[in-house]
Amino acid sequence: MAAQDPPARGGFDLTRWLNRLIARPDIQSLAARLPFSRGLARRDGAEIFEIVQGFVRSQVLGALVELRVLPWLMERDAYPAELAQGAGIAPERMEILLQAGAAMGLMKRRGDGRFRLSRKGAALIGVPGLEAMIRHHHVFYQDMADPVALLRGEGETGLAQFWPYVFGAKGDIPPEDALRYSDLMAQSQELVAQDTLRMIPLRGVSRLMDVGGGSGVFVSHVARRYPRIALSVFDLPEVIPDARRRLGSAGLDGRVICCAGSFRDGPLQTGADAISLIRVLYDHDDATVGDLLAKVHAALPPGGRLIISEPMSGGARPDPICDVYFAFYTMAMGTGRTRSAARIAELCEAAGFEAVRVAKAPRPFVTSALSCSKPL
Ligand SMILES: CC(C)=CCC/C(C)=C/CC/C(C)=C/C=C/C(C)=C/C=C/C=C(C)/C=C/C=C(C)/C=C/C=C(C)/C=C/CC(C)(C)O
Ligand SMILES: C[S@@+](CC[C@H](N)C(=O)[O-])C[C@H]1O[C@@H](n2cnc3c(N)ncnc32)[C@H](O)[C@@H]1O
Repeated sequence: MAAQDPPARGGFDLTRWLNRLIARPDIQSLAARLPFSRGLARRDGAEIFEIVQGFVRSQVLGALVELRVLPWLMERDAYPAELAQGAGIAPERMEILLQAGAAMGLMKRRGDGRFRLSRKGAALIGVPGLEAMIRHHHVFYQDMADPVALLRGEGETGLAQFWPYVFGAKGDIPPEDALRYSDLMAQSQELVAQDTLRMIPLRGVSRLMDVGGGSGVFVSHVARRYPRIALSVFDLPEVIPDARRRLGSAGLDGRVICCAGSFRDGPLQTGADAISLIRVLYDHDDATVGDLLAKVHAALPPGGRLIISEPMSGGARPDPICDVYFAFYTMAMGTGRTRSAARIAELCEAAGFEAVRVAKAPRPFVTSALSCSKPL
């Protein structure tokens, strides 16, 4: 069933009139010829095609990552035939893949037919966790193969099963899988921690508790930057052993207290004058988020601070990445939701917080952040 035709509306609306004109093929072909409109028409056309081919681009990227083409080109320039041999792919097809990679700006085609890694290709290799993220996209993109079924909430999604740990599943996940999820989360936390601490300085904080702190990557960053802040991580009992292991190998076991528990099951420990929720809220529905914020409020002293960091919707100004990728990612996870800073602020205020300050995010696709405080 498609969406129903809208009922006819009376009255003149200039934008609607223009849109009807632009949607006519004869007007489009005229616009493509006239000097004052052809630049715009071409740009719009190319941008529409970018949207149309998005899935193909990400699959090409998937092949480049799977075949480890970028690390190879980091070592030396190569002819398609050299790369084809080890990959079990015919040289002419490898050339098609490399040509596409060059068209996407990840490598350059040299005059002699060899390919060389570009600046963007080199940067991609260096982004912590990005290759692992790209590899796990086959699960997400399988869910996106029938986007209407996803929107209708029909059937179980792959992502809901991929991240059961996130939702507090107990006992039924092999430890090696749990470690793989924690690893993916920990690697991708590196940039999140950098940007969060750049946006929200922790001046004046004496004890920070990172709730849903995973493997402790965020508190490790805080520990390095703020040697005086006392730290603790609170997460599910299945996650805390990995946090202990990682913090131990970073030499931080004496510095960070690890607390196992569930924020669904009881109150949060008191004692911290600041609590952070990094990429926690967007995994959950409004009811769970409301409960959690109320518990955070109860655990903080008057004047205590709450710091929230995660990719956020642009709200009134839709964000080209967060309102597409993260909005559908969290939808495919099942209970999740990509909220705008305004909506998160509303939920914080409903839980009793005030003085919400939304920071300007340098890279909204990495994270956005806000802080607020419990009234004195
Ligand atoms: C010598 C110097 C200093 C400079 C000279 C040369 C120069 C100008 C170089 C510039 C090149 C350069 C260094 C570029 C750097 C580029 C960077 C840092 C790019 C970063 C890109 C980050 C990306 C694409 C991040 C993607 C993140 C994704 C896809 C995260 C997904 C997270 C998910 C799905 C989380 C899921 C968790 C759950 C379960 C929902 O909670
Ligand atoms: C998306 S991960 C974020 C981890 C970390 N903050 C980061 O950004 O890398 C969400 C975290 O919330 C934790 N979590 C989920 N439900 C929880 C609960 N009921 N109580 C405590 N932690 C929970 C998960 O185990 C996971 O570590």
